Amino acid sequence: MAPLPDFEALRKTDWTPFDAPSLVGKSLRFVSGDPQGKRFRLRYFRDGKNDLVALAWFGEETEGPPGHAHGGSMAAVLDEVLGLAAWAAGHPIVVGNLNIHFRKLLPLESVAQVDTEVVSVKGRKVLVRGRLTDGKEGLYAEADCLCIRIL
Ligand SMILES: CCCCCCCCCCCC(=O)SCCNC(=O)CCNC(=O)[C@H](O)C(C)(C)COP(=O)(O)OP(=O)(O)OC[C@H]1O[C@@H](n2cnc3c(N)ncnc32)[C@H](O)[C@@H]1OP(=O)(O)O
Repeated sequence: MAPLPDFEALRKTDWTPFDAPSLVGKSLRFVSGDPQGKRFRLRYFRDGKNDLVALAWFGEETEGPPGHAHGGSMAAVLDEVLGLAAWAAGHPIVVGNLNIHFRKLLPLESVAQVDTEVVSVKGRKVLVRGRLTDGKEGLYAEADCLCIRIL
């Protein structure tokens, strides 16, 4: 088995830890619920602009194409992180539409970074944009997430 992710080494100096369960409860079990999971391991932060950012480790059980993450696993991560970004910005929502462009194969057992930005709020509709990268120039996927306020 490959080395486990060293999230602290990847964390940028201006990021502060973000406690998702304290905001939305403990229901987010599918993606981020198991810190020692064999599929996903996630850590949430706020970046220097106060936007939500996540470090997401894709374990070997997320495999789709040989040696690489299944598109559905990337979609699951983007669904949770971008939805949570809306909550973190003060909008209680569920995701209505998630549109993803897969740009590059994501190697298993690696940690990817998800950057988020709330780009518009129109009535109940909150549009969140996200990028799943290697933390540098490598872009694995980018997504627009239309969130709908439920409260
Ligand atoms: C709870 C704790 C969580 C705590 C967890 C928090 C972390 C979140 C992370 C997890 C994210 C998820 O996976 S959430 C789970 C996946 N999502 C779901 O299962 C959602 C299922 N869908 C629904 O429940 C519903 O369709 C809603 C709530 C999205 C919308 O229904 P509604 O409330 O009746 O609202 P409705 O009148 O239809 O729409 C309101 C406005 O939004 C637009 N709109 C609605 N849906 C869409 C759509 N898919 N695509 C485009 N536009 C849409 C409409 O055109 C309208 O625009 P206008 O006419 O006003 O212009």
